[in-house]
Amino acid sequence: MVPSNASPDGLVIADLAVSRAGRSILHGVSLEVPAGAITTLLGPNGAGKSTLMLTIAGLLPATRGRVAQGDRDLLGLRPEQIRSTGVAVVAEGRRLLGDLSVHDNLRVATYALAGDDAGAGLDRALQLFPELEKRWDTPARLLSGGEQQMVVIAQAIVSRPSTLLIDELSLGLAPVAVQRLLPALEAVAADGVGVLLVEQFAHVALSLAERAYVMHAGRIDFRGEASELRERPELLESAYRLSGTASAV
Ligand SMILES: Nc1ncnc2c1ncn2[C@@H]1O[C@H](COP(=O)(O)OP(=O)(O)OP(=O)(O)O)[C@@H](O)[C@H]1O
Repeated sequence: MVPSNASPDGLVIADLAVSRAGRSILHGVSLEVPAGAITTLLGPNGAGKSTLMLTIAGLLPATRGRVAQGDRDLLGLRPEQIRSTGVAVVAEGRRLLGDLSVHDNLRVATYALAGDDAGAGLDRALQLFPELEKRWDTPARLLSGGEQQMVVIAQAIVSRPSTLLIDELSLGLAPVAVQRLLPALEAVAADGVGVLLVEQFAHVALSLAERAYVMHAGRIDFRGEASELRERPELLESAYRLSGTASAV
C-alpha cells in the first residue's frame, strides 16, 4: 500500500547547524531517511539527537543547512506545516492525554484530516496494533508503557506520513514490549514510509535498520550499513566512550 503523502526521495538533512541558548550544538549534520526503509541514528546521551528531532519538527531554528522532504524545504516552516508535508515526529517521553481514552487520543491526532482520511488512518493504526481495540475506551494513563508507545506511534501513523521519526522507542520499556513494536515498524516501512529510529541503546535499532548513523558531540561520526556496526561494535563503542557513556547496548 502506498501512503497518501508518498515521496520517492524521503527526508534529506544536509550540513545542518543548530545552536541552543547561544551554544553551538549541531555542527553540520548530514543524514538521509530514504522512503521504504528503516534507518537508525545512534549516539550517547547529549550527542544532539533530540536537538536534531526538534529542528526537523520545526520547534528549533537552524543557523545553517537544509532539511527537505522530497523537493520541499522544511526549514522555516511551522510544525503543523511540516506535518502536512508528510513528516511525523514521535517525541521522546510518550506524552498522551492521560485522562482521555485511547480512542480520543487517536481522534485528537486526526483532527486536521478529512473524514475519509481519518477513518483510513485509524483503520491502518488498528491493523498495526489490533490489541488497542480492546483498550479503546481505557484512559491512556492506565495503559502499560508498551501500550502507550503503541498509541503514540498510532497517533503518528493515522496521518499516513511519508517519513516517521521516532525518538527513543525503547526507553523505559521491557524487552518484550519493545519486541512487540518491531513488526509494526517493519510493516510501516513496507508501506513505503521512511522510518528513522533515534536511539541511545543500539541493540534493537541495529537489528531492524538497513542504514545507521552514529552521532557524537553534534557531529556524525559514522555512516554506513547497520550490518557493519553489528559486526564491528567497536565503531560504536568509541563514540560512547568518548562521551563517558558506559555502553551502547
Ligand atoms: N533546552 C536546552 N537549552 C540549551 N541546551 C540544551 C537544551 N536541551 C539540551 N541542550 C544541550 O544540547 C546538547 C544536546 O542535547 P540533546 O538532548 O539534543 O542530546 P541527545 O543526544 O538527544 O541526548 P538525550 O538522549 O540525553 O536527550 C547537550 O549538550 C544539552 O546540554
